[in-house]
This record gives sequence, C-alpha cells and structure tokens, in this order.
Amino acid sequence: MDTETLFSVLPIKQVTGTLPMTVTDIAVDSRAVNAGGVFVCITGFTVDGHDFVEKAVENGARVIVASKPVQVDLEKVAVITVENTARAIGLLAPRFYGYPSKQMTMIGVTGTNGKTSVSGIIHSILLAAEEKSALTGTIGFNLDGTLYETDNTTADVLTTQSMINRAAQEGCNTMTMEVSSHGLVEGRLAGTEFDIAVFTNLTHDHLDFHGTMDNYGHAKGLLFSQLGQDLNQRKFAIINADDAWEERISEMTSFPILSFGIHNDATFRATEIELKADGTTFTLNAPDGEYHVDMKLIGEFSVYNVLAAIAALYAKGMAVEDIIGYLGGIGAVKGRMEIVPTELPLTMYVDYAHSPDAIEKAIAAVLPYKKEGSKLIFLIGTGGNRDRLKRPIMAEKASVADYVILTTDDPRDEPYASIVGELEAGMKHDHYACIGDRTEAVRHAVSIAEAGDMIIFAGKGHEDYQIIGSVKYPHSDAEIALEEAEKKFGTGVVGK
Ligand SMILES: CC(=O)N[C@H]1[C@@H](OP(=O)(O)OP(=O)(O)OC[C@H]2O[C@@H](n3ccc(=O)[nH]c3=O)[C@H](O)[C@@H]2O)O[C@H](CO)[C@@H](O)[C@@H]1O[C@H](C)C(=O)N[C@@H](C)C(=O)N[C@H](CCC(=O)O)C(=O)O
Ligand SMILES: Nc1ncnc2c1ncn2[C@@H]1O[C@H](COP(=O)(O)OP(=O)(O)OP(=O)(O)O)[C@@H](O)[C@H]1O
Repeated sequence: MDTETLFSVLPIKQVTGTLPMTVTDIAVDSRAVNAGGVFVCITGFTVDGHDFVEKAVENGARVIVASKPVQVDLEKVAVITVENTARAIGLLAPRFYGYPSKQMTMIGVTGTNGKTSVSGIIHSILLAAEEKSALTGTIGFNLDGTLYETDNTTADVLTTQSMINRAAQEGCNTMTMEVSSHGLVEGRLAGTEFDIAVFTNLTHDHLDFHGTMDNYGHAKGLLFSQLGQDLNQRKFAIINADDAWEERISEMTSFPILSFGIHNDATFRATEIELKADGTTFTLNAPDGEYHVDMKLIGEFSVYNVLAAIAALYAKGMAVEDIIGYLGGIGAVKGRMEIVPTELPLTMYVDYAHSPDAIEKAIAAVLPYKKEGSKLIFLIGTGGNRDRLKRPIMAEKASVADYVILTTDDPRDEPYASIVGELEAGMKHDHYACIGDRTEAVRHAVSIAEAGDMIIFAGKGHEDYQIIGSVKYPHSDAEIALEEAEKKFGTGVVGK
C-alpha cells in the first residue's frame, strides 16, 4: 500500500528517516513482521512493544510507529512518532484493509452471557439458508463453515480487520462478531462499522477489569454508540427488554430498537413457553404476527438467545417464517448445555457457565427434569488470577444443586486452595467436595453418581485445555467423565 494513503490517517508528531513509497504489511507483534512492513509498538499489560523494535527490524520492518524514542538505523528504517500507538493502530488497521466492514452486514453481539450462543445461532441459520457467513468469537473464526483458532473472544484490532477483510474477500455477506467489554474498552473494534448491535444481558462478571458494574455497563454500551449518527443508514439495536440495563443501553443509540423478551412488552416476545428435557416450544409474537416455535435448545435462557437471534436476522431482512424453519434443525451450541453422548443411565452436560447468572440459568434449565429420588451434581471451578469477587456468588448459585464439586478452571499461578476456598465461602449447604485438581474433581462427580442422576460440568464448555502456570495442558471434562462412567457402569458408552 502507498505510505501517503496509509499514514495520512494518523495525527503524526514527527517523522524521522525517509518513508518508503509503499509498505507491504502492518504488524503489532515483532515476530509477525514481514519484509517491507510497518511495526507498531504497543505498550501492553505484560511487555512493551517498543522493546522489540530490534527484532522487528531484523525481520524486515521498514517503518516503525512509536510513542517513545527507539534506536534504529535511520538510513534503513523510518520512525513515525505519535502520541498513542494503541489509537494509531486503530486508525491504521481499517485503512490498510480498506474498511472491509462496509462491504458486509456486520452484526455485533455483546452482553455478559449468551454472546457465543446468540452469534452461533445466527451463523447456523445463515449457513442453513445457504448464505455465505462468517463468525468470530470465543470458539474461533468460522469462515463459512471452516473454523480457525483465535486467542481472544474479540481479537486485537489488526487481527479483527484482517478477519473481516478475509470474510469480505471470500464473498461472505454477513459477519457476526462476539463483542467483549474488554474489546470495546481497548479499541479492538476501531473502524468496524456495525449494522446491527445486540445486547443480551448484564450481570456480575469481569469486575477485576472494569471495577464497577457502572463501568462494565458503560463498556457494553460502546457497541451501541458505535452504530454512529448517520441515520440515513439502515441500522438496528436489538435489546433485551427484560434486562435492568435495557433503558441505559437504549439511550446509547438513535437507531431503531427491536426489543425482545418474555416478561415485558417487546417487539419479539415469547409466550406460552413449554420447557422440555430435550427441547422447547413457544409462541413468538413478532411484528408481523404469531408463530409457533419448536426447537431443540433447552432452558429459558435459550429462549432469550433465540429471540435475540430472530430479531437480528429479521433486522437483516430475513422473513420470520424462514428463520423459524431453519431454527428447528439447530442443535446445542458447542459446549453450551451440550449432552455428553452415552447410553448409560446418567445424563451429563458440558457447559460454559462461569458467571453467577449463567450458573443459575444452567441449573434452572435441567432441574425440572430431575427424576424423583435422583440428584443433580454440579461441578464448577473458577480461573486463577481473575475476578475473585464473583467466586462465593458462583458457589451460592451452584448450591441449588443437590451436590456441588468446587474445583479450578484454568488456575494459572494461583494455588488451588485459595481458588476453592473462596468458592467454598458461598456454599449454602454442606453436600459438597473441594477438589482442586479438575481431573480428580470430574472423576469424583461420576464416582458419586447413581443411575438416573444428572451431572453438569460447568466452566470449560468447548475448551479442550486447562491452563496451569502458563502452560496449556490438554483437558476434556467429557472424556474423563466417559472413562470414569465406563469403569463404574460398565460398557455401553457411546461417543468415544
Ligand atoms: C488484559 C488484556 O486485555 N490482555 C490482552 C493484551 O495483552 P497484553 O497487553 O498483555 O500484551 P503484551 O503481551 O503485553 O504485548 C504488548 C505488545 O507487545 C508485542 N510483542 C510481544 C512480544 C514479542 O516478542 N514481540 C512483540 O512485539 C505484542 O504483540 C503486543 O502488541 O493484548 C493481547 C493481544 O491483543 C491480548 O491477547 C490479551 O488478552 C489476554 C490473552 C486476555 O486474557 N484478555 C482477557 C482479559 C480478554 O480480553 N477477554 C475478553 C473476553 C471476556 C469475556 O469472557 O467476555 C476477550 O475479548 O477475549
Ligand atoms: N442468555 C443467557 N443468559 C444467562 N445465561 C446464559 C445465556 N446464554 C447462555 N448462558 C449460560 O452462559 C454460558 C455461556 O454462554 P455463552 O458462551 O453463549 O456466553 P458468552 O457471553 O459468549 O460467554 P463468554 O463471554 O464467557 O464467552 C452457557 O454455557 C450457559 O450456561
């Protein structure tokens, strides 16, 4: 790309050395710099990109964008000094890729719980309708059915723009993105023009990062203010009418609002809900009439997720009847109240609940189907070095189960005893066990189960690892549970 076009977007303090006519690439990681590229030095939480300029130059960087003095050979490399490099990359990345989000319908989904589920449902319906669709979020980057790994729920701004660009190049006409509050506050969505913004809910989580619920709610609201003020455009905000933050989130945008809910009046409202062990039916009251919905997803929380997805797809221009038709064929989102396949007399779910509200909702989804005389066993852990305030509240919510196993979920550098001890403080009964080692905890859950019992393994969901120290070890709750169940109940285990 020619440097004049690229850098004209920046408020530059100083240029030293001679800028080349063109550059080949942009990188924020010195290890990813290509010959003739630009390296933007980001000061992170762990290290400072300014310390890796030498490596970037060794890899062929031709231009360095920095906010601090850096040592380079000015005969070979030019340095652009700016006030703030994190903001600079937010301007450079979308310009480098040609503002690709303008080429597609962009749907952003934010909220404490349900982002992966709602965006997954939207994407699955679009694929079923044979539309080319892309999806990014906690599970990865899904490009029209092919999955690529990603590090964050919402990737850094450069990766985000490159993924959007790739989706546009592949001919996708819709891209659905899970938008985290961290991503919004850290500017990872700079230059992403959303057409539809979805708010699922706001409950306690991530207060280690945001400090207060007010800050956390404000961060989520940024997605809605990011819709902009060009009211000529066809854009929509999709907002949960039953959530306490409905009004404040609505205030963040002037675009039309399509609300959804169960209890309060809403544009898309579910009534006559029938929750079953293997699916749900309800009447959908939509702007153009009433529809009967029959789906495989379980739990009241899934009704909310599906309403949000229906509203978003309707905003995109799909007919409600078609959306509902495709919905019938859609199964559980990976790792979200997903049944572990077994023929044994034990029902086991793998779930991703790791916030108090999600735990409450996950338990509520299956509790009505507990057989008389049997028990619900709930295994929950929390991550080390992260939001400690939520731990006792998580255990309090888990106490609704008959037996609770308190364990770890990516303990990182924190000792097992401190994680499990803080969870234990919230327990409301004494039918529980504290087992720091998650593998042992899963085995224990199965070992105390009897025929007819249900077990929810919460927190790991789709993840196939456990982070101990800074090492990612392979880990699968489902595999460990199946192995243990086979030992205990004999053969007949399927899905191995
Ligand atoms: C706290 C936080 O937001 N951390 C994010 C941040 O990491 P960091 O600031 O520590 O980065 P760093 O390691 O200091 O690196 C600084 C710079 O030096 C560069 N570098 C580094 C090493 C080197 O050899 N050369 C080099 O150039 C890096 O590429 C980077 O540009 O920038 C990284 C790159 O974008 C992110 O991957 C990382 O997310 C970490 C993994 C994380 O755990 N984040 C969580 C808090 C998060 O963002 N979570 C939300 C989901 C929340 C939810 O569940 O809803 C998310 O969107 O993922
Ligand atoms: N709408 C909802 N309200 C409350 N809980 C929900 C909702 N949808 C899903 N859950 C619960 O929360 C868990 C996480 O769901 P999901 O992955 O869809 O949310 P998320 O917002 O993407 O979470 P994260 O940001 O942690 O990745 C699920 O496994 C389920 O237990």
